[in-house]
Amino acid sequence: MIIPTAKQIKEIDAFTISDEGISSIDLMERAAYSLTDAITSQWSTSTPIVVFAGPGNNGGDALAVARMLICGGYAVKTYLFNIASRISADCKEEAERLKSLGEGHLTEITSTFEPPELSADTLIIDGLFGTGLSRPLEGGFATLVRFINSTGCTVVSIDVPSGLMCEDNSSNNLESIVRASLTLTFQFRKLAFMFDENEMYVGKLKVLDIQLSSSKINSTSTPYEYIEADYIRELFKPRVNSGNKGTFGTAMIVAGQYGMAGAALLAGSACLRSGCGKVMVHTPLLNNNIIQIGLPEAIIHHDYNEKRFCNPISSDTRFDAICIGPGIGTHTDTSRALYDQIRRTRCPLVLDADALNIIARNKEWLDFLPAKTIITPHPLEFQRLTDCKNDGYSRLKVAQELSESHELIVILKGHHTAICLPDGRVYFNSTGNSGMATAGSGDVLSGIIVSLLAQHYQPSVAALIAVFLHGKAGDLASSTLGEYSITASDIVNNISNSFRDLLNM
Ligand SMILES: NC(=O)C1=CN([C@@H]2O[C@H](COP(=O)(O)OP(=O)(O)OC[C@H]3O[C@@H](n4cnc5c(N)ncnc54)[C@H](OP(=O)(O)O)[C@@H]3O)[C@@H](O)[C@H]2O)[C@@H](O)CC1
Ligand SMILES: [K+]
Repeated sequence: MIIPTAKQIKEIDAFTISDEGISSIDLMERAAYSLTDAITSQWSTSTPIVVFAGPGNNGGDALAVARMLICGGYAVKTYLFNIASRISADCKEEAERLKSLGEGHLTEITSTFEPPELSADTLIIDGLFGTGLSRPLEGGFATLVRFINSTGCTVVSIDVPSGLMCEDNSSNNLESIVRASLTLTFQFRKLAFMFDENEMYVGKLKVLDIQLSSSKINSTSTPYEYIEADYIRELFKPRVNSGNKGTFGTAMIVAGQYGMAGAALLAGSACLRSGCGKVMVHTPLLNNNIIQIGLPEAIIHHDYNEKRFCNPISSDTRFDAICIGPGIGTHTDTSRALYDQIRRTRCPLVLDADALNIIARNKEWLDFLPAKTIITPHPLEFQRLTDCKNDGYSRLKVAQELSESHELIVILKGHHTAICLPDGRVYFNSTGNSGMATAGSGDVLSGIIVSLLAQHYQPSVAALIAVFLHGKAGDLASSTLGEYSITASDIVNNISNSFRDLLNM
């Protein structure tokens, strides 16, 4: 599903209204029904409800929900904030409809607001601002948001937590954003929901299908897409029954300085579990026994240095894709070897972990990375690499620029990992959980990617499939072990289930 901008959502909204020949208030009522449905399925009529409605259509939604809840037997107190005496036409109409239920349901605030005493079990419905927020909240609205956040009550935000911009929050006033327990958003995830730091505002997320025009959605052009199983499934090539191990390719993994052999084992075993024909692990001599024992299917390609990657692999060695980085350290000898290895690499390349830390110290190397190289930084590695600002939106913009200017595939790791492609498109992943933020998890991802590259998947496709499968394997691991207890090995152990789940095998 696409992730449109707030402006595009408005256009889709307007098109739906004219295409269906309905009025905007009818669409608002449709949206309010689905909100009410979601609320009543979770909270009973014994829950006291307080609704805060703003001056725009987000407020209109809130007023319609208040009316529907009252009609459903809930005790609801509603406050409409009409400070500038300028409320939208549909918000005004919804206020009239609510008032028509009788006295006392609606309090209109036109100047100062004395916050009510709220019991701990009150459910707050936040309909102050949605996609029409045009600047950070300040003054009375900022105070109101701080009040809402201080109550300790459960908060359901309509469409967007009030105060959160749909895209760029790099200059927002972060103290003036509602911290929702649940956000009920219409039709699309918003770009801001993809950034880890905004999880504390969004809370749990539920997307409500309000049947906006699918033809308009399909013709809306946006670089941002949220990818789910159906999309990924289409990217797979059938596996030929007559294939031999040569057909499925050889992956080379340069990993594990002495003391970090586990990184090589994890990347190597993930690679083996992901379909390539043969896995070679280039690793220092002292890792020999542990890797031979831990990964008997792999072929060891020795580095003649005992402890670290110092000798680039000769161009006579045959392999179809190479991954460099897990646990290799950042020693100057390794740095030199990495330089030579990148310079002589002619096959698809993945750079991860310490390879990225070395490049961060030699940023000019970015200019000679082969086209379509995949890099897999976590936020800190990306910051070291680019000196970008520390918020999700700024980071994404820099990643998109880097991807386009250097023809790289940038996998920005996070809860919703972003895969930035050189043509400007960005895909956000839908799988994964907090348990995967564990040592070695990234090595597993690199192993899956290089395995798919060795099978001759296009780098962009390999990146998309690998990120999805990796997250799914983590989700399957968590379904039996729980998020607290997952290790990277558990992710490897669930790669096969992840394939089977995705491909209905
Ligand atoms: N998408 C869909 O299909 C559907 C969308 N629907 C709903 O519509 C919502 C969008 O409605 P919307 O466009 O009226 O915007 P909304 O968020 O209510 O705010 C606008 C008001 O806020 C004001 N304002 C802005 N910033 C401010 C600030 N910092 N401080 C103070 N004021 C500020 C602004 O005034 P102004 O900027 O002119 O000063 C204006 O008065 C959307 O989120 C969803 O809930 C559904 O009803 C049906 C289907
Ligand atoms: K809201």
